[in-house]
Amino acid sequence: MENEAGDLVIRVTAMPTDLNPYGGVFGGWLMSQLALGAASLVTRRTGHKAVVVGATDFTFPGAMVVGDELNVYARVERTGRTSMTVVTRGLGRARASEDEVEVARGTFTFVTLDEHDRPRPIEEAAVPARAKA
Ligand SMILES: CCCCCCCCCCCCCCCC(=O)SCCNC(=O)CCNC(=O)[C@H](O)C(C)(C)COP(=O)(O)OP(=O)(O)OC[C@H]1O[C@@H](n2cnc3c(N)ncnc32)[C@H](O)[C@@H]1OP(=O)(O)O
Repeated sequence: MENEAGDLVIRVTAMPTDLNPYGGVFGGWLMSQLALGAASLVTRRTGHKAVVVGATDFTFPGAMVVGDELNVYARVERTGRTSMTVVTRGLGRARASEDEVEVARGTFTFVTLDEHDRPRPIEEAAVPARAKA
């Protein structure tokens, strides 16, 4: 599924193990869900192992509670020689509602690796036209 925020890459329900000491949803869990979603998009686009080399611009404009559903969207913003930068957004949906609110945002840069775990050039076919550097 794709919208202006990109592809829907993860849909997951916040469980009691995903909470912070105050009882809300843990920001670290949100960050890791964004990262997993970005990683999934990069590997699907390139067909290769990809590791995260940079993560920036995290914001948490809204809160989630246990039982809410997190929907992570990811969009390729830039493609370099061996790296790909992905913008992610996390939208929370209360369990008994259709309304979504933005709860997290972050940008990740991944490097694709070859069989020796060295940076591997990204093939032209993997690059969406609007994301060329
Ligand atoms: C509270 C808890 C919350 C947790 C919330 C977060 C969770 C987040 C987990 C992620 C989960 C999903 C991801 C699963 C996969 C792993 O888990 S990956 C594990 C963690 N990452 C790693 O182990 C990577 C370790 N780094 C390395 O091995 C080396 O740096 C690399 C990636 C092989 C690159 O080597 P290098 O010698 O620096 O290569 P070099 O040719 O100089 O640069 C390669 C490219 O990287 C770019 N680059 C290098 N450094 C940077 C940088 N700092 N920024 C941007 N681009 C850079 C270069 O510009 C270049 O790009 P291109 O111009 O070729 O496009």
